[in-house]
Amino acid sequence: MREIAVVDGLIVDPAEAPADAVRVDASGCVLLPGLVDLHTHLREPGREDAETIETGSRAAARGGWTAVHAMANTNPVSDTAGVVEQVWSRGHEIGLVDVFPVGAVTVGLKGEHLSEMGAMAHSKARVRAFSDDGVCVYDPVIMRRALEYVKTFDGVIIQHAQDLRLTEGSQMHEGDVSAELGLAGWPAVAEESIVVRDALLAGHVGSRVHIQHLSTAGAVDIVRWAKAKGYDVTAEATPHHLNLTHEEARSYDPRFKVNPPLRTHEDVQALREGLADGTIDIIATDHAPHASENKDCEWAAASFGMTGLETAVGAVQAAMVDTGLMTWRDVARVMSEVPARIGRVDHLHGRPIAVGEPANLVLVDPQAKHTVDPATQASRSRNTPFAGRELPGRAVGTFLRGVPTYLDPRFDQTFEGVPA
Ligand SMILES: NC(=O)N[C@@H](CC(=O)O)C(=O)O
Ligand SMILES: [Zn+2]
Ligand SMILES: [Zn+2]
Repeated sequence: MREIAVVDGLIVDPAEAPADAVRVDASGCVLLPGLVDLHTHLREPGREDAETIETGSRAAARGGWTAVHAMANTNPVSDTAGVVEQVWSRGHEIGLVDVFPVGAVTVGLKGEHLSEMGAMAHSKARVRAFSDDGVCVYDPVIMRRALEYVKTFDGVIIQHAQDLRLTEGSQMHEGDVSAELGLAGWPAVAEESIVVRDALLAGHVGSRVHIQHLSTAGAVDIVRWAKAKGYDVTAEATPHHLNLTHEEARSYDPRFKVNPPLRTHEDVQALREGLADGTIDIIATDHAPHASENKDCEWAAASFGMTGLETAVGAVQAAMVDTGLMTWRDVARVMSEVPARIGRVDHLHGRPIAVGEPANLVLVDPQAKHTVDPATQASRSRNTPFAGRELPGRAVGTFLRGVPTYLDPRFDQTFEGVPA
């Protein structure tokens, strides 16, 4: 039981709270620093039918996030200062979550020419994280040059590790289930070979690389080895890869089609262990909304990707907290503090809950067991893999610089008449 007070967006000593302060009784809840997603797809500009910066911001606030890094695979691609500034400004205008645009590594995500990373870094969007996510930066010379370039302004290259040749036409994890279902396989080695190459390149250049959506036991081993070597490699796991396996593909339901694919039970175990022992640094959602026309179709024709912002807390609780592998304190580290540090937004987010710090906070109710219903979500897309499943808890109140951006109806009385 603990009390904190917030005045003008900052955490203050409760003794200094004004007498008429709004009081929130959050008994039974856990207070965490506002969550920071290093991997979100907001789809604006270009696919506003799937998500917009506004609907994605609302989904983020509902999920407990106060900051998201918006991936560059939009149309136009976020590969210039102009586009990243537009995304940043729109996020700021909506004001529900801080939107930090990720810049593309290569022009148009084509993998051929480096984008103007310096111009994006020095724009008002202050970009530090660069990724061609959706596709792998495949050419090792381009990757090397990108690592050298971002070093000059303390940036990070975020890699979608997928060997393009080994995964041509791939539909799901290559294993016994793909063989049975007759779907083309995406082998673990296609991920692992790129992870090891980029760890070596980061070590060689002395720069930072971050590996997205780690999905195989072998990739966890490689990251563990790279860290022991002293290479500046960080990695993320998604809530879906921590909970689901390739067995889901038996339903032929495209909601389970994702890149990289859901893998085996052993891989899920290795990801959980890797996260618990610090090999995997953070959890990132890879929230990938898709319009129904791209998901309500046969498996082979469907797009890769699943939504995640609104289910992350419950899914992480199920995989990591309720299993005894992590405490809520650890969750604050992997979902807020470290992602903020990797994205170099740790002067604003992922701060300690202490006097003088910005009040970016989330209340989590670990007893708020609920069945996931996509129809009640804020995201414009419905492609959650957890639909119809029970999750043990969720975010019930999110505060961005002291302002509530999402509040569970249980707090309606509390905040009555208070402008949000
Ligand atoms: N994860 C996915 O399956 N899809 C992502 C791209 C990506 O993260 O690689 C998307 O943009 O839809
Ligand atoms: Zn990706
Ligand atoms: Zn992604």
